[in-house]
Amino acid sequence: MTIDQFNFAGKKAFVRVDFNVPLDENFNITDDNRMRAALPTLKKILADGGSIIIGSHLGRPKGPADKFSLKHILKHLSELLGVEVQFANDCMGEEAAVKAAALQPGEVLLLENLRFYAEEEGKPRGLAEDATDEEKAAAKKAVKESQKEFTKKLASYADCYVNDAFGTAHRAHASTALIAKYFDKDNKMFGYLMEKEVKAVDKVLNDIKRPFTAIMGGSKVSSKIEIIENLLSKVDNLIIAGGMTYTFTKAMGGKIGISICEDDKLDLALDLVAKAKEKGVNLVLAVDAKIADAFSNDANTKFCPVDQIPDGWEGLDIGPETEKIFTDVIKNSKTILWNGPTGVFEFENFTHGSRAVGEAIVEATKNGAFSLVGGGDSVACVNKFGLASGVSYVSTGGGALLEAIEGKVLPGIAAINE
Ligand SMILES: Nc1ncnc2c1ncn2[C@@H]1O[C@H](COP(=O)(O)OP(=O)(O)OP(=O)(O)O)[C@@H](O)[C@H]1O
Ligand SMILES: O=C(O)[C@H](O)COP(=O)(O)O
Repeated sequence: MTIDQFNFAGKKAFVRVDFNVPLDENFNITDDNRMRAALPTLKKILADGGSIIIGSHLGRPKGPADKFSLKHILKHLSELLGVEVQFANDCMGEEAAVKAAALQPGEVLLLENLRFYAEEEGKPRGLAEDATDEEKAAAKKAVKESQKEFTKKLASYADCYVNDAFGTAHRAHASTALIAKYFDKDNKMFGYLMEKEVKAVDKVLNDIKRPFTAIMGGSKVSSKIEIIENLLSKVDNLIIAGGMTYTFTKAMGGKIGISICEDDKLDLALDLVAKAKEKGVNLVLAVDAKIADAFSNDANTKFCPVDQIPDGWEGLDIGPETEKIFTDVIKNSKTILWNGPTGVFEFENFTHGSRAVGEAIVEATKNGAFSLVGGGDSVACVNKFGLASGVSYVSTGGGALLEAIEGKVLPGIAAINE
């Protein structure tokens, strides 16, 4: 069933979206891309004469917490949709059920953060640090049991289920995967965003024009090891940027001062260098860095070779030589995947590298390359630099996009297809 074939007139749809958007300290949304991206699906349902129960998570709460409340996005959602969206303070309980049951065609109900319940993720919470293996197993069993009730309850609010949460499709959670089995095959479907994202990934995986270059940046090697390893069998060039750089530099014997580094991943970094060589992949590493004497926008700065960073200094962006090397590779590519900034782009004085990478991607795209940008911070970069329209596809997925590119079957997608 595709969303275009379905007529929502008189139906209540449970729509799982990924409204896990960044908020500032005053709870203002700093990037509403994920909300805008879900609008076509929500508007189609309303235009058909259906009503909507929206489910989402926000952040990684370990229980109810004001900081993670979806009430912070309610006003903006109403503005975007042009409809006064109702809110249920608890995604379970009487209020949610009553409000869902009373929904009239054209009305929308936003449920409170699904992750306020451990059942959404299906992982036990609040276990004592010294819990025994038996206690852990019992807690896991208990949450899996109550997860069934939780999922059934969510499903009971609606006649049909629409999954438009591509950003969360790599999580096998109650509302992203398990819930699908409570709807028959004619009443569950992907939303427009999900369809678009899957097409973009397919284009990269099945229609690779070469050279294929991936730019992997961000802060930690540990969060991207698997994808880096898997990408080695797909790409021609793999650019390592951002904070990850220094784990590689240190592993190869360089001096990195106080730059961010994962000391327990040094062997792994060397292993990746060897694997790239074995597979004939051009692993492109930084040669110089913009260094600072403090983790601050106002720190003193200078450029230096990436392996000769003085004590007390840290690399917060790539240097000009590296920028030239990276952008030359990018401009000569025909398929480009960008995940993770080249530096601490949140500080104005360290945005240069990320901007240059973004601009090179736009130039390559103008010359016929297919470019895909994903990951919260890389998307924030292209938006910040006004480059989004020059990129072939800007994904709402971070981890989900990477797992899809790795060729993994995402639980949120499998659940509908099964
Ligand atoms: N040299 C550096 N030192 C410290 N932090 C860095 C450095 N370079 C980049 N970063 C930080 O890395 C963070 C981005 O990393 P991250 O891996 O989260 O990227 P992403 O694009 O959001 O991808 P994803 O959403 O998949 O995690 C930014 O907050 C940035 O400041
Ligand atoms: O931001 C994301 O990548 C998604 O919303 C998933 O969030 P999670 O990594 O906390 O599951």
